[in-house]
Amino acid sequence: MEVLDRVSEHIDAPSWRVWFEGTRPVDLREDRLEISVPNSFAKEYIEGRFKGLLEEALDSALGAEDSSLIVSIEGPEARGVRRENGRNNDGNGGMDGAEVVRNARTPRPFKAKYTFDTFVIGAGNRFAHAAAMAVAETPGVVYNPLFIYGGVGLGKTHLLHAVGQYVEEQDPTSGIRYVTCENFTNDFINSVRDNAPLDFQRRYRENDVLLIDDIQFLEGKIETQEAFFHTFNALYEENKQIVITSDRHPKYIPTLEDRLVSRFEWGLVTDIQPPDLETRIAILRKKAMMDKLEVDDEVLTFIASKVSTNIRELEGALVRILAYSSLYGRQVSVPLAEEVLKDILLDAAYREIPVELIQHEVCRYFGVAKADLVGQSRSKPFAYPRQVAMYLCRELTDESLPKIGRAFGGRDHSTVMHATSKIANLINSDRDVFNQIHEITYQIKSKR
Ligand SMILES: Nc1ncnc2c1ncn2[C@@H]1O[C@H](COP(=O)(O)OP(=O)(O)OP(=O)(O)O)[C@@H](O)[C@H]1O
Repeated sequence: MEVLDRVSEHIDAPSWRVWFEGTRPVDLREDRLEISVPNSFAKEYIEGRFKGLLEEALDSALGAEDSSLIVSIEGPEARGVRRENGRNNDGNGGMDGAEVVRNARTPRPFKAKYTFDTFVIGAGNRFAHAAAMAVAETPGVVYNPLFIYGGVGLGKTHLLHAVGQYVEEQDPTSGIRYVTCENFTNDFINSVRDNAPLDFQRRYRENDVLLIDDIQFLEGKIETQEAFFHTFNALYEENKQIVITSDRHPKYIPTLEDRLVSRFEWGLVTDIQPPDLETRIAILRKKAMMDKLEVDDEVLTFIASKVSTNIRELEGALVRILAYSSLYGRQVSVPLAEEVLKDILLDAAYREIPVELIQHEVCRYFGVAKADLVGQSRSKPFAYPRQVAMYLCRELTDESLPKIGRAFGGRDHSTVMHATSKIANLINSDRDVFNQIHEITYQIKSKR
């Protein structure tokens, strides 16, 4: 048992469960250990993959140099019950042996650290997290498909991997396929090139859970969209879970066919918003803890206050500071962090967008005078552009609500809040508004 315990430290939990759970020591004589496994698949697999590891562990447990391991079969198969049509009657839950091999051998592309446990929940991602957790617990039952969208580096891939790893933990035999949209496209193109449509279909349709990352790259790929449409239908009809991520709402992926957009909306479409300061600090704390690093809260707060829109950059900033501190043998502190992040901070200052520029571009776009934009008239031709401008000030600058209010003729902060939420809602429901905002933002950014 000690040998098995030692070996378990080197094997990931799901593989361990599949291959070793039914294993037990039978006999130990001199330097020779016999273990029994429930069927021939397990025997072949353990002998092929883990024998060296087991013998090493045995050497060290026995203080021997050349111990040997014998794997025998115990159970119905050993008593002569044959496998019929590939089914094995080994008491292994009726599981198809080939299926076990297929699932356990498929290399999992999941990042071990992208789990639900390491995902920090905040206001911006609470709903997406809860939905992802719900589908992971009962795939194909609650939200199907689950469509998660949001900006760069906000944790979409993390959640997708977390779903995959959770399902796998619960049921290692479950057929889970994770692909990026790019891989899906390449697979499809290769299947056409190799004239092997059935292989492609099998690969994607014989899954219990299909996780597909960055679906926005289907944009403009008519044939791949067609292939995806059929894959989707086949899985959906079988109640297989589909989880999709994208950098934007399906409605705003140009050239995505309407029938796909509407299918995505059959399930749950939910977004991830950039994390607030508290969440950013919590993410840094968690990262420091996971990497067993001690960093003052003051430093974490400093980093979190400077890097706000992308969690990948947030983590990158911490890593950079720590690397610098260890390379130069200097204590991690706020001044050191300032020094290391100088270029990021400069870049941010450079990119800072003044309120006046936003006002100017909004006026130009809607053909209204600045005096009317910041004036008191509440008539629609002025009120709507004003609300758009306020929304953009919230989105593109770090200015506070009262400060934005003041820049718009001394309005109250609650007026700015109302304008911001109204436009944010419209963006999600009205394609014209979305396009307008997109266009104006582009104009503003191109002036920087
Ligand atoms: N809520 C969170 N808690 C902890 N870590 C997070 C969280 N959100 C994101 N991260 C981390 O931030 C990094 C970027 O996340 P991820 O790659 O999932 O983003 P993404 O939204 O898929 O980005 P992209 O649009 O570039 O594909 C990862 O290291 C991830 O673990």
